[in-house]
Amino acid sequence: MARNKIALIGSGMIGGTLAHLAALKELGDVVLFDIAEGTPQGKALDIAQSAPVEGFDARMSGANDYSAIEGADVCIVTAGVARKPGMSRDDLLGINLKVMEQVGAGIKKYAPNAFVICITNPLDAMVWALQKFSGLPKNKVVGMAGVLDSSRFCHFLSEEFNVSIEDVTAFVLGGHGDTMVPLARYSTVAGIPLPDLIKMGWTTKEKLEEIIQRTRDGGAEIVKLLKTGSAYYAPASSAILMAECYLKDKKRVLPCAAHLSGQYGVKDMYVGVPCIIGAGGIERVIEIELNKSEQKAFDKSVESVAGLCEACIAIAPNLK
Ligand SMILES: NC(=O)c1ccc[n+]([C@@H]2O[C@H](COP(=O)([O-])OP(=O)(O)OC[C@H]3O[C@@H](n4cnc5c(N)ncnc54)[C@H](O)[C@@H]3O)[C@@H](O)[C@H]2O)c1
Ligand SMILES: O=C(O)C[C@H](O)C(=O)O
Repeated sequence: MARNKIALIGSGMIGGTLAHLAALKELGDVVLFDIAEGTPQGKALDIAQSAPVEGFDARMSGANDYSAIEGADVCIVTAGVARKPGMSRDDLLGINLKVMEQVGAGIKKYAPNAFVICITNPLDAMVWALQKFSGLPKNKVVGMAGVLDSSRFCHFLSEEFNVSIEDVTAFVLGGHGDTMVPLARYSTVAGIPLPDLIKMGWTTKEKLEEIIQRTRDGGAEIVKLLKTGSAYYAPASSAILMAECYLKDKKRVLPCAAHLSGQYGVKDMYVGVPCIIGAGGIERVIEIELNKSEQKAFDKSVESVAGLCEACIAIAPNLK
């Protein structure tokens, strides 16, 4: 059987990390694409030269022409700009929307059968626009954010409880912004929901609130430390997990920005919800029960994503 083909649209900090991870995991042959001449070619060559040491079989190549992504099974999109300290993700909307238009056209022409994972910010609006610009089926275009936000929540929880990361599960839903919704009731240590752990005296309500806020601010905390850009190791790991679930038909349940057509009362928008990812792409959106305060927080988050989609339409009326 021929190897899968993975196209990485954008070869910056996340793009390079994605390429390395995809190669190490032998997910397939990798094509790095970017408008910056030399960057995708240089990263491809560098990673290829690690193959003899790491022992992976994957062809690595770099390109500045969309024809190189022809027939890709998976496209992961990081093209665009990242924020710097003092900026919000939403400040990137105007510039990255134009990038999504170009990327959408490239994917439509050369990789119409691919599973497309968008990472570019502001995530929920960009994946929504990318699906419309590309015209690909809605179940084959998805946004990565929930896996990352949930992973950050898990990390902070494992530190608080001093337990293995393997015993922590967490779910963060909603838009990938300040209004994201970390769900304490659906997050657990060894299957024990967080509210029960408070009752058991393992932590306090106040400490848990602090962790939830740190999760919401997780991206900004790293931007402030790095000063020149945003997080890339954990975002790349998160998107590779999603690609792997598709390519290996794993049917894992992951929080992803998925197209909603009535689920959770939301129509024609992408918002973070639990999904099953398998060979069919987004095979199912899982509608979990939300209590009053969770629903209120989710609705607020959806409202903020809706505002960003409106801002996209104001720039590109053809998105309507
Ligand atoms: N969804 C998430 O959870 C999440 C997490 C981290 C970062 N991000 C976002 O991902 C994006 C990429 O982050 P990064 O750290 O890799 O940034 P980066 O600046 O290192 O890389 C972006 C790359 O895109 C390329 N590019 C710009 N315009 C392009 C175009 N029209 N066509 C093709 N390539 C183009 C640039 O040349 C650059 O190499 C940013 O928008 C960032 O905010 C999202
Ligand atoms: O915070 C950012 O700008 C990047 C990304 O969305 C993140 O959460 O790390």
